[in-house]
Amino acid sequence: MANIKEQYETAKQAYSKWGIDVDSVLETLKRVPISIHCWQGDDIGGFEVNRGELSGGIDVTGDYPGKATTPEELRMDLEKALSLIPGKHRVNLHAIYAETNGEVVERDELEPKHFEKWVQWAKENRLGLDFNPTLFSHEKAADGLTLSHPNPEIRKYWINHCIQSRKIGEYFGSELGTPCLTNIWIPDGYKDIPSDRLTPRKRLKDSLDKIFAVEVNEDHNIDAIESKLFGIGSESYVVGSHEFYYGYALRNDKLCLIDTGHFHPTETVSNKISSMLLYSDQLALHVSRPVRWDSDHVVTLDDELREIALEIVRNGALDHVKIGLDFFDASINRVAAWTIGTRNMIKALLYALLTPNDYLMQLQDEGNFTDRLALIEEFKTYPFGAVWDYYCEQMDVPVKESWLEDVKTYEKEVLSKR
Ligand SMILES: C[C@H](O)[C@H](O)[C@@H](O)C(=O)CO
Ligand SMILES: [Mn+2]
Repeated sequence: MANIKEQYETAKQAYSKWGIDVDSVLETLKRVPISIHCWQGDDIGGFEVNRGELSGGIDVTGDYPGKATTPEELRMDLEKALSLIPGKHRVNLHAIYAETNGEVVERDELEPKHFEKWVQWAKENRLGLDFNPTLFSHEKAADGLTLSHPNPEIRKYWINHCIQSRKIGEYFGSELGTPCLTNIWIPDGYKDIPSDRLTPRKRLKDSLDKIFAVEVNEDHNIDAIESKLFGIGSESYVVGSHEFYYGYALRNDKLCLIDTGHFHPTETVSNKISSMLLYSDQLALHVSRPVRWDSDHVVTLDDELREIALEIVRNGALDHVKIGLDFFDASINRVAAWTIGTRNMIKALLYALLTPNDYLMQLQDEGNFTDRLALIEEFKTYPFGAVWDYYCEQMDVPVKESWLEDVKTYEKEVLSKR
């Protein structure tokens, strides 16, 4: 489309006045993988033979028709979404997405072979895979406690599940030639005021020590731990708090995974990235959109998303922050949800790359806060959209909202027939 190219050329000139080389910005953007969570496609159901109800203090609301009910459907839906998203990305799996040929396989007995089809599919689609043990939606997590459980047998079960998960991560990494991020999130906590905060944390620390004592090849598997402030049913106390995991990660050389929905409503993750990167070389994100609580709404291009992207870009941290997504909305078309949220994450990174960050930093050091504010605001209406459209065209994905037609056709021809 000539128009898109013309508008791109005009935009390039506007940005080049500020020393921004838009062509090289797009080269940089192409190389940033986003880890797309598979669980948006089936409302975190998974494919276990003895599937449990969703638990762990998280909730998916809505009953939009057409959710994936088999691994084949989920992969097909992911392929559709990926065809609408510019760039080469990763897919993030949970243990409940194992394929066990109709057999009940306990989570502590899961093995790489149960994920062979996912690996085959990832190879065919040139995707990296990330992984998560699933410590919820299970009878052994029915009271909301897992790795910090007072019962050593229950702790042992979940410890073994996490060890097996790291081996599955190692398998993903070695097969696909790109390390797998294996992230542990547990729901453990209490609804009401605890009478002892320390003992469950001691038990969690001990469980993590046992999990990480088993060696896996770090070239293939990278361990992360995800904190949380509260969940449904754990409003008063969560064992794996931010302080707990931050301390553990620093001392044990693990990655902290920061979920944007896991903090107080006015507490921003964008303000944590620079501090955390002073002390760790790498950190990981679950980008989500909390609306009043950890509601996991689809990510929009809001101020906080742009600020997160700015923090990553202006601090030269694109290779230090592993960007993953974590939202689940069952009230809209699920393929559209993936597409909207992932395109927004990429748009935010593009926006940040098209910002004269060095100059704005210089203005701050000079105490020139007038120019700083004026330029930050003016750049919001620079022709960023023209660059985005050109990028989509170059990457062979639909430009502007035209992807919505693809999703509607897919809904009519595929999803509505489920
Ligand atoms: C399904 C995910 O693992 C889960 O959402 C977790 O990452 C989380 O954020 C829990 O609130
Ligand atoms: Mn998360």
